[in-house]
Amino acid sequence: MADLRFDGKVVIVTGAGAGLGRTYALLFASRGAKVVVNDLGGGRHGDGSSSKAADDVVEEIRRNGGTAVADYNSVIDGEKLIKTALDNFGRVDILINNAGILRDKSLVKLTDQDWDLVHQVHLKGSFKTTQAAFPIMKKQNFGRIIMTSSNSGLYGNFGQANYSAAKMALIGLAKTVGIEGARNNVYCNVIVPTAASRLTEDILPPEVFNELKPEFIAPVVAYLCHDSCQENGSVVESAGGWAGKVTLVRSNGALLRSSIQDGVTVEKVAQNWDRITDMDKAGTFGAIQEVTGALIENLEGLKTSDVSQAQDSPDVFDFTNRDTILYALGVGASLANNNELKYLYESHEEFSVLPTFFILPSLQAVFSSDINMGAAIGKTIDLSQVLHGEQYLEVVGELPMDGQLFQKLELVEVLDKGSGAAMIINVDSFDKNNNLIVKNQLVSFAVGAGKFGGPRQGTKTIPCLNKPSRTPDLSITHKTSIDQAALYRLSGDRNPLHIDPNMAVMAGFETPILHGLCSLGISVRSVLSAFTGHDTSLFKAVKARFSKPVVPGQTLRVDMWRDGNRIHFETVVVETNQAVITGAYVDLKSIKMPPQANKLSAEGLKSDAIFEFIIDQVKADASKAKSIGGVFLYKITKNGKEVKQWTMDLKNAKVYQGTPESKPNTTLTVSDEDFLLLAEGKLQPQQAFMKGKLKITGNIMMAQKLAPLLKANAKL
Ligand SMILES: CCCCCCC[C@@H](O)CC(=O)SCCNC(=O)CCNC(=O)[C@H](O)C(C)(C)COP(=O)(O)OP(=O)(O)OC[C@H]1O[C@@H](n2cnc3c(N)ncnc32)[C@H](O)[C@@H]1OP(=O)(O)O
Repeated sequence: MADLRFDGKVVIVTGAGAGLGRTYALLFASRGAKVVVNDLGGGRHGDGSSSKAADDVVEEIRRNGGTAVADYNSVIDGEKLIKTALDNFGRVDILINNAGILRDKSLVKLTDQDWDLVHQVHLKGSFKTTQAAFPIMKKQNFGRIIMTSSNSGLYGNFGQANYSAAKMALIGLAKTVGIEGARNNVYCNVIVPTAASRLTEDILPPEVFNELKPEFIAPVVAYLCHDSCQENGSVVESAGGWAGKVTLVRSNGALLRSSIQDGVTVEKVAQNWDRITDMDKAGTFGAIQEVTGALIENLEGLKTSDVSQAQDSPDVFDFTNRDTILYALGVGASLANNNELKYLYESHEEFSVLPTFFILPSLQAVFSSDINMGAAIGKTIDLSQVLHGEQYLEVVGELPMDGQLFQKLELVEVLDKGSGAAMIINVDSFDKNNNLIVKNQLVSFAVGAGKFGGPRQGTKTIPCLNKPSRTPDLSITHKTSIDQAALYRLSGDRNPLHIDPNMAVMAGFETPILHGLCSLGISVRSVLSAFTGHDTSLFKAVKARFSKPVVPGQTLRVDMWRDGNRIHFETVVVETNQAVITGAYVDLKSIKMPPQANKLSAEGLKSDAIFEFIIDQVKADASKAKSIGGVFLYKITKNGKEVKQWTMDLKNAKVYQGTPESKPNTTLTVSDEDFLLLAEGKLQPQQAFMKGKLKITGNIMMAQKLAPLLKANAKL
C-alpha cells in the first residue's frame, strides 16, 4: 500500500506541546502536513502558561525538515487558533482537539471552579475551535475533526465527575458535527486513547505506562483524518497498539402495554425488568432516525395489536440453520443416508427443514407462558407429573428456513381423564408480516391429576384416528442412540426427565425417557422418506398420541398404512413390541416414492420413482433378494411403447437401468400404470399376467417370488 500522505494539508493540533498532541504533530508533519502546534504551556491542572512547550515541538518538526508554527492561545479562544493557521498557511484542513486538563476530586469536594475549568478546556474549547474551523472546511469541501474522549467518560471513574462528564459530552458534540458536516465531506470522529501522558503518568502503574506509547495511537488518529477515510461520527478506542470501534448498545427491550389504550404501571415495569435489561439480543443503532423508527414501529404494533410487532414478547421464536440442523440430528437424520444430507448441510442445493421442527416454537411458547394447569383444576402439579400426551402440527403458510416466528397461545380446554388431567393448548405461529405459518395443538398429560370433576371428552381436541386393520403397507425401523435425548434436548426441551436419573425416578420411571417429540420426529421423518422421497414440501399435517414412554437406545419401528394422501402410522418399540405412538397420521399434499435411490434419472416417468423405491427394498433386504436369486429384466411401456428397461440382479442385490449383462431368467413387460399397482402390491404379478397386463417371458415362478420383495420392510 502506498504511504498515506498529508501533503498540502494544514493541521491544527491543540495541546501539542507534549504527550499525544506532540506525537500527532510530529506524525502529520513527517507526512507532509503543515502543522499549527498549539499549546498554552500550562500545567496539567490548567495553571500557568509558557511558550516553551509549543516552541520545542515546532523546533523539532523544523529540524526534521517539516513545516510548523507555534500557537499559544487558549482553546477557549478557538477562532484565534484558526487565525494562526490561516495567517501562516492560508487554510485549515484537519483539527485535532486534544488539549485537556485534570481537576480530579471526589464529587462532594468538587468546586464550581473545578467543574467549570475542566468543561471550559475540554468541551467549550473543542466547541470553539470546531465552530471556527467548520465554515472554512465546509466551503473547501474537505475537513477532518477529531474530538478526544476517554474511558472515564464512557464508563465513569472515581474522582473524575467533571472530567468524565465533559468527555462524554464530546461524543455527543462529535456526532452532531459529523451529521452537520457530512454533506460537505467534513467528518468528525472521536478518539478514546489510553496513553502514557502528563495526565496519566502517576495514575497508571509503570509497567503499563511504558507500553502505552502515544506513537501507538497517533497512526489511528492520522488515518481517521486522511481523505481516504470515510468514517464519520464514530468513537474509536485505541491503546498499546490496538484499536476498536465503540458503540452504544440497546437491549431488545420490552413493550409495557399490549394495546394503545393501555397505560404503563410500575408493576408492569417490575414484571418486565428482566426483559428490559436482557442484553442477549442487544443491538446498535446507526442514527437517531433508526431509534425513532423503532419507536414508531412499536407504537404501530400497539395500534394494530400486530403480533409481529411484539418483538419483545417471550414467544418470539428465533432460529437459524444451526437450530434446524441440530434438530435434524436430534431426530436421527444421518449422513449414513445420502438423502438426508439435505437436512444437515446448509449449503446443500435442496437444504430442507424437517417440518416437525415447527413444533418447537409452540413448545417454547408453552414453556414461557404463565399457563398453569394446577390453577385451572385446583390442584398442585409439579413438572415430574407432566408428560407430553398428544401433538398436532399443521402447515398453513410457507415454512421459513430461518428467522423469527411469533406465537399466539390459547389454553382451549382441560379434560378430566380419570388417571390424569389433559390440558389442550393451541399455538399459532405467524411470520413478521402476520401471516399464519403453522398451527400446533399440544396435549399435556398430568399423571395422577384427574378426578377433579371436569369434562372427560373435549370439543376442541383434534382427534387421533384408528389405524387400518390390515397389516402395514410398509415399516421402517430406526435404532435410537443411548444419547438420543441428550442430543434432542439441545433443541429446546431441557426437561430433566429426559436426562437426569433422579428426576426420572421421581416421575416414576426407571431411567430417563425420550422426548415424545423426538420419537415423533423420527416417525415423521420415516413417513417422509417412504412416501415423499424426503420432499418436505409435501408435508401438510401430523397428529399423534404418545401412549407409552420410549427409552433412549430402543429401536423404533414405524408401521405405515397408505390411505390416499393420508399415511396412518403407529410406532412400536421393537424390543418390547409395545406401541408407543398411536392413533397417528401424516397428511401429505401428494405421494412421491423415493427418487434418486441409486442415482437413476427419473425423467418424469412415474414408475421410476416406484422402481427406485423397490431398489431401496431390495437393497434393504439384500439377504432376501439373494435367497430369491436370479436376474430379471423389466420393460416398462407407455401407450404400448417400450420406454424403459431395468435390470434386477437379485443374486448380487444390484439394480440398474438398462439390459442385463447375463441372460435374464424372467422378463416382465408392464405398462407404466400397472407397474405402479404392482409395486404397491395392489396388483399381483400372477393376476396381472392373467389379465394380460403383464407379459412374462421366462420363469413365471421367479416373477411370483418377487412380489414379497415389493412389500419388504425397508430399513432407514
Ligand atoms: C403442553 C405440552 C407440553 C408438555 C410438556 C412436555 C415436556 C416433555 O419434556 C415431556 C415429554 O416429552 S414426556 C415423553 C413423551 N410422553 C410419554 O412418554 C407419555 C406416554 N404415555 C403414557 O405413558 C400414557 O399414555 C399416560 C401416562 C399419559 C396415560 O396413561 P394412563 O394413565 O394409563 O391412561 P389410560 O388408562 O390409558 O387412559 C385414560 C384416559 O386418558 C386418555 N389418554 C391416555 N393416554 C393419553 C395421552 N398420551 N394423551 C392424552 N390422553 C391420553 C385415554 O384416552 C383415556 O381417556 P378416555 O377414556 O376418555 O379415552
